[in-house]
Amino acid sequence: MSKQFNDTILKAYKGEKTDYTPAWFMRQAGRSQKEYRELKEKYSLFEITHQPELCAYVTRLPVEQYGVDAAILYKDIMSPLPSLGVDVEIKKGVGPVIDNPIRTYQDVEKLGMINPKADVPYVLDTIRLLTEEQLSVPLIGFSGAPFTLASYMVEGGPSKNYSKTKALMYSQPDVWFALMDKLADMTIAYVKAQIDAGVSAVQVFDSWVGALSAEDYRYYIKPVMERIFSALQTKDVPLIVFGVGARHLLPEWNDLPVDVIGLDWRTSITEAREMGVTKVLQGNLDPTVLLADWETIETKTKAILDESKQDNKHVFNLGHGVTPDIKPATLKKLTELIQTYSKR
Ligand SMILES: Cc1c2[nH]c(c1CCC(=O)O)Cc1[nH]c(c(CCC(=O)O)c1C)Cc1[nH]c(c(CCC(=O)O)c1C)Cc1[nH]c(c(C)c1CCC(=O)O)C2
Repeated sequence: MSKQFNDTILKAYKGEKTDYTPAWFMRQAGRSQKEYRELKEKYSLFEITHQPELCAYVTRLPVEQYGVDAAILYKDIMSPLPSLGVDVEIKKGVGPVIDNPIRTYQDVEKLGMINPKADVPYVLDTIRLLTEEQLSVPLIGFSGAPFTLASYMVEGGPSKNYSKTKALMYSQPDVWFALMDKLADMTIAYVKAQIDAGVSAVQVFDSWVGALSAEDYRYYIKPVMERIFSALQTKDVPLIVFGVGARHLLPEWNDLPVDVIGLDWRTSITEAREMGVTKVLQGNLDPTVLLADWETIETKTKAILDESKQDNKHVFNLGHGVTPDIKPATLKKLTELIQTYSKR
């Protein structure tokens, strides 16, 4: 490792004092970067992730360009699904598309299980390459959560209101719980392998679970999330849960055995604290703000950092992912602003 290892973000995730508020950005590796777009002319997302050297390069790009405090492994939440026998393709301009959607008990029974060493050795090789040789900041591993993965598996692709998914959940609870259990087993095995290979923190993306009411979350989802996070407890790998439009679920997430809760931009840090959320918070600048003039970006960023000063239990991020129209220069300037303005 060339530079001294910077573990500020891990301290912040554990609620310890840090010299400044660390930052990284969801979807920091991707289409906003020229180098990435050039690579994508030759390779698909899955082709990149199957080549550890190339995948490590894409993962490192935003760290080198923006100076963020963590890398997030380049792959997709759909990446482990082929190991279960699900044909998934990431279609340009659409998102993940699945030709054999899950609709019956037999469909769930047919799903295989992941054996990370045999099925995704390239993911583990990329992690080792990055953490043993290339990175001077922590690497964040991740998985999709059962509801969010199921939303693609049942709908067959992206969806606005998840009606097929929720209809399955309400009308065939035995099929639903069997599917949740399979996806939980997959998540546990897959994340454990990422931890063994060297990731320092893990984010579980439950991006679309805000579509459920708190009552339904408690019945259909919370037990499986409790099982996942309990199984992933280790002494020193912080666990993060994140979802969009999930303010009504914050009290439920606060009960889970996680270290960190990711906030989208709809709920401020102060509001989350007023709701009784005690975990470390991650977030929550609206990514769209990054399309505005610098003065607006600066004002909004400082306002978030001022709010988090009440307890300093905060890691800066966006409220959702970087979109392709956000300029790399803006992300670099934003990172510098966060790190200097929050200096203590
Ligand atoms: C729901 C979800 C997906 N993927 C992911 C989520 C959860 C986070 C969120 O809520 O956004 C997570 C994800 N996807 C990708 C990463 C890489 C790491 C990073 O954050 O930099 C991560 C963490 C790469 C990707 N995954 C995808 C791309 C863009 C397409 C490409 O470059 O081929 C990237 C860089 C494709 C993808 N994958 C997914 C969608 C909806 C899309 C299409 C939408 C889009 O185009 O942005 C599913």
